[in-house]
Amino acid sequence: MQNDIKEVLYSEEQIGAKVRELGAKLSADYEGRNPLVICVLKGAFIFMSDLVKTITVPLEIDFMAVSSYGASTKSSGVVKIIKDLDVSVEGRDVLIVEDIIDSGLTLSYLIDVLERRGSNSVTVVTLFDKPARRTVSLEPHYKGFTLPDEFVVGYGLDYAEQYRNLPYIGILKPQVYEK
Ligand SMILES: O=P(O)(O)OC[C@H]1O[C@H](OP(=O)(O)OP(=O)(O)O)[C@H](O)[C@@H]1O
Ligand code: HPA
Ligand SMILES: [Mg+2]
Repeated sequence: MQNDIKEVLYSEEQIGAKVRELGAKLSADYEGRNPLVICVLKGAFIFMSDLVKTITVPLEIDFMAVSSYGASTKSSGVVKIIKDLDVSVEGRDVLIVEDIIDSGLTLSYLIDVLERRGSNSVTVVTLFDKPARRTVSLEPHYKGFTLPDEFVVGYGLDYAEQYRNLPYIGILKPQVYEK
C-alpha cells in the first residue's frame, strides 16, 4: 500500500493539528446553537469522527452516502444518493463535513438538496480542497488544506475503495490507475 504513494502531502500529526484548529473555530462560531453535523460518506468518515471530538458545543450527527467517482480518478458527473439522512433538516443549522472538494459537483448537489428541504443554514467544512479542478463555482466556509491538482488517497479518501485506512494524505502513483 505504502509503495503506491508517490509523495506524502500531510502527515497524521499535521492533519491532527489542522482538525483541532477547525474544531476550535467551529466551536466558537456555533456557540449557543445546536448544529446538525452531516458526514458525507464514505470519504469523510475519519475526518468526521476526529472533528466532532474537538467541537465543544452540543450537536447532533447524521450520515449521508453519495458517490460519483466509482473506481475512477474522474467524477462521473452524476451524484447518486446511496443513503439518505435519518432526520429532518427543517429549521436546522446544518454543517456538512466533507473530506475533499474537487470538481465541486457533490457539494453543490448536496447544498441544493438540503436548502430545498428547509434548513435554516447550510455551512460546509472540508479538510481538503483542490480548487484547480472546479467545474462549478463553490467556496467552502471552512477548509483545512489546499491541494495540488493530483489524485490523492488516505485519511478516508480512496481509489477503487482502497487506501482509506492510510493515516496520512498522499499522492497516488499514476501507474496505479493508468494500468
Ligand atoms: O467535488 P467532487 O468532484 O464531487 O469530489 C468530491 C467527492 O468525491 C469523493 O466521493 P466519492 O464519490 O469518491 O465517494 P466516496 O466518498 O464513497 O469515496 C469525495 O469523498 C467527495 O465526496
Ligand atoms: O483526489 C481525490 N482522491 C480521492 N477521492 C477523490 N474524490 C475527488 N477527488 C479525489
Ligand atoms: Mg471515492
